[in-house]
Amino acid sequence: MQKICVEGLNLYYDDFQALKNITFNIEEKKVTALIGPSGCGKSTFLRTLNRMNDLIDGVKIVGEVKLEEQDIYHKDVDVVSLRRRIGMVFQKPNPFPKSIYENVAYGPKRHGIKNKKQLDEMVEKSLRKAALWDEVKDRLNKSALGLSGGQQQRLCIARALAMEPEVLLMDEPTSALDPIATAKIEELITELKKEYTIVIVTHSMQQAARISDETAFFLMGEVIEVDHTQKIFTIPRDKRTEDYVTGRFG
Ligand SMILES: Nc1ncnc2c1ncn2[C@@H]1O[C@H](COP(=O)(O)OP(=O)(O)OP(=O)(O)O)[C@@H](O)[C@H]1O
Repeated sequence: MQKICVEGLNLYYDDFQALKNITFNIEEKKVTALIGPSGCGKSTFLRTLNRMNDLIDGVKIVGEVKLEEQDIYHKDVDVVSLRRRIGMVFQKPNPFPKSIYENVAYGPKRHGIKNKKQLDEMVEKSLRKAALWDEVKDRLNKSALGLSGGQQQRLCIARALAMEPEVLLMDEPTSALDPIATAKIEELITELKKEYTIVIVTHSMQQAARISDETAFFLMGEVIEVDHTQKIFTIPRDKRTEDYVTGRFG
């Protein structure tokens, strides 16, 4: 099943074309990795999927992104509810300078949930899903900034999950973390894909190979090849993909 269909997508930062005629589908409840050398447009592409680029001056987008048949760039689309359906986790963990509890409860509260019991339940459920509950259940009212980097990143994942999204976009979520914290997040991603569609930008080909089902290789704003991860890493169709995954460039 396809969750997101991208067709003929072009993106310009003023006169610079950062994405060139991108067409591919993102499968539901799978992990799709976006790989490619620095500056090839991976983050830009990721941000087009929940309209984060709308916030940047001078951006022009041509083409289509459909979330289950709905064109997300249609003028009637409510961007706030779109971002609720398609959540995002960033490279550097960015918890609010508030308590652990408040970080997770923040989104649901903003969406009008006031009932304490309901909020408590949402916070626990989201922290459990983010594999953080056991580590923080006795310190929910302590500052999130006191957590380790890896815990902070899982808290940011819990914060995204509290919005009950369908899709999670992750922009190099482990690049600021040590190998143990990275392994925990990778394990978590593998668990989360049972319920969510995940798109992840990664600089680590080992990571893409370990956790993703599908991989898209980007080069200078184009998608050169997209296929099952195993195929991309063993028998890619394009010479440029092969050169990249075997470390001959990039
Ligand atoms: N806000 C912006 N304004 C102008 N140009 C931008 C902006 N953001 C990105 N770019 C340019 O668009 C191109 C793609 O950038 P993007 O960050 O999407 O690449 P990337 O593949 O994610 O890179 P990296 O792996 O280094 O994070 C680059 O040439 C970059 O300089």
